[in-house]
Amino acid sequence: MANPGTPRPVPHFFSEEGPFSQKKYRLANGNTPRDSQPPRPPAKSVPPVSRVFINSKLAFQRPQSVSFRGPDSLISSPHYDAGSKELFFDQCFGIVDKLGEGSFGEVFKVRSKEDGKLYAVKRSRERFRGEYDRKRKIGEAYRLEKLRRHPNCVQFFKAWEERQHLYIQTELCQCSLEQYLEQQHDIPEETVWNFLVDLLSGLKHLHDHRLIHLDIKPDNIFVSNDGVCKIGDFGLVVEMEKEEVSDAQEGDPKYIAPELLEGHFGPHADVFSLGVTILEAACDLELPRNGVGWQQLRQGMIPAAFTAGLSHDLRNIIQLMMHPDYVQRPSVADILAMPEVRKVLWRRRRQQAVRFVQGAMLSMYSFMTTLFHTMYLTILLPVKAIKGQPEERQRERCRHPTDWDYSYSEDDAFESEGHSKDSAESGVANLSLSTDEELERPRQFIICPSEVRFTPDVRPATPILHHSSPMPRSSSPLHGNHTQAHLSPNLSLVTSHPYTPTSHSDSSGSSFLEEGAVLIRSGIGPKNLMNIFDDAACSDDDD
Ligand SMILES: Nc1ncnc2c1ncn2[C@@H]1O[C@H](COP(=O)(O)OP(=O)(O)OP(=O)(O)O)[C@@H](O)[C@H]1O
Repeated sequence: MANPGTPRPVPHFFSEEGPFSQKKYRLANGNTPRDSQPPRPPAKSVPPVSRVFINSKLAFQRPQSVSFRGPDSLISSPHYDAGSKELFFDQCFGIVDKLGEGSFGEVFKVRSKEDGKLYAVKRSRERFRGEYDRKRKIGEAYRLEKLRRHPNCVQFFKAWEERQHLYIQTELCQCSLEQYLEQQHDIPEETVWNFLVDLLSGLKHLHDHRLIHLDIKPDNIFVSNDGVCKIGDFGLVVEMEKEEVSDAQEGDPKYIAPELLEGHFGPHADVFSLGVTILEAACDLELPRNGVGWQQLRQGMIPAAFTAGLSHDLRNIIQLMMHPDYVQRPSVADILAMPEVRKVLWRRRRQQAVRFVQGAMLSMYSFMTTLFHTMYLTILLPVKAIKGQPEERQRERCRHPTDWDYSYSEDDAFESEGHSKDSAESGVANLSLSTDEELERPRQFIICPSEVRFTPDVRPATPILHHSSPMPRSSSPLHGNHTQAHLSPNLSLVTSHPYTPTSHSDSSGSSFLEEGAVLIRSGIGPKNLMNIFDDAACSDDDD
């Protein structure tokens, strides 16, 4: 009989979750968001002589483009000055931000000075450690360049080497899937399906080109601004059925396919790694780097507690992709042919087509707007300016009356038009402009009375006469003996005035103010104006 004082042993059950956990709980416990900074290359205790005494010829070589197409050639750009000591990178790009860094190097968000667009430029962290190291590094650029453009692969633009560093310019994405998954912990299943079909399409493109990625993981997948997943980082890519497969390196242990440890390299390894990536995204799973959990995942034991919330179709596909036996594992083309995947693929393509059309329309609209704006600035505006120039200039001058010369000139335009000097003497004022240009056009005169010093018997008024053609003496509104103006169509009111224009009757009693006609206030007729100048001339003489 059991001792009643001894407590009964508490039964221990194996947790259904096993050694797995979710990322959000790790974050909730205050742990760092990322535990897997890629390992740095092993440091040697003594650096080689070649790295201490850098070959000056190599260190200051001009930038060379890196391309699989042929021998490396000098890279050029309208913004590059070969005489400058500045790097090609610094001369041709403006750094906007640093996006991150990995074992290879640093990645910058940059703006190209050539086209003004944003790109990502990856710069190798360390100098080439010799020819082998250089070849290995530029291999990534070659493979990126070889790959034809695909919406689910990060687009390559160019690569170059300078002072023993490699630079790779690619399209800019919003973030890596790793960063996305660190932020989002309950991704809707629809989004997971979208990511799955995007990545299957990208992988198919790679496999169709006889390339194996070998490092599929969220860190090497990028999410574009419009939410499309793209495969990037081609550092470990190998060509199928080539000798280099034997040199292939395995990728991150968290995503590695089990057969790679036995040396079976092939496209099926990418399918496994993609299966693990989708499992992580769908269940917010903290993937084990080693140990029991790692073994279980490679034996086809996917923790049911995590996948319970997923649809049967998604669970089934993940299970198939993570099949432990690579021979039985479906290829990318097989998975894309499954009806449930095709359905999502079709929907995704339709979404992308709509986005493409919207983008094209937006580009077209902005192009047309820019075109019309440019046309307006370069053609219409100058034409308008030319047409409206005289009047505009006169208005401008009235605003700046100091530019005016109100001196009375007897050598007036009338003379040049065949009128005798005495026509001016008999009362026709020629208020000439001081600029040569205006002197060349003596038929125009404008009176800005605000600048005219009136004698006490003359009340200031602001009629402005714009006279642009010689008038016969008898009809001149400024003729001394006339208060009546026989208005020519060339006479116009060219400025506004606080006084409301009122009609003035001529001697015959008829109104002489018509629309656009000369405005003359009572008390300051042409005669008075002439008197002003006469008075002024007399007072000058007296002085
Ligand atoms: N095209 C891009 N658009 C936006 N961000 C990018 C891009 N390329 C890289 N990054 C950012 O820079 C970081 C480092 O990039 P990447 O992983 O390619 O460098 P790496 O040195 O090749 O790393 P790895 O150790 O995986 O080889 C990424 O995590 C990502 O945040």
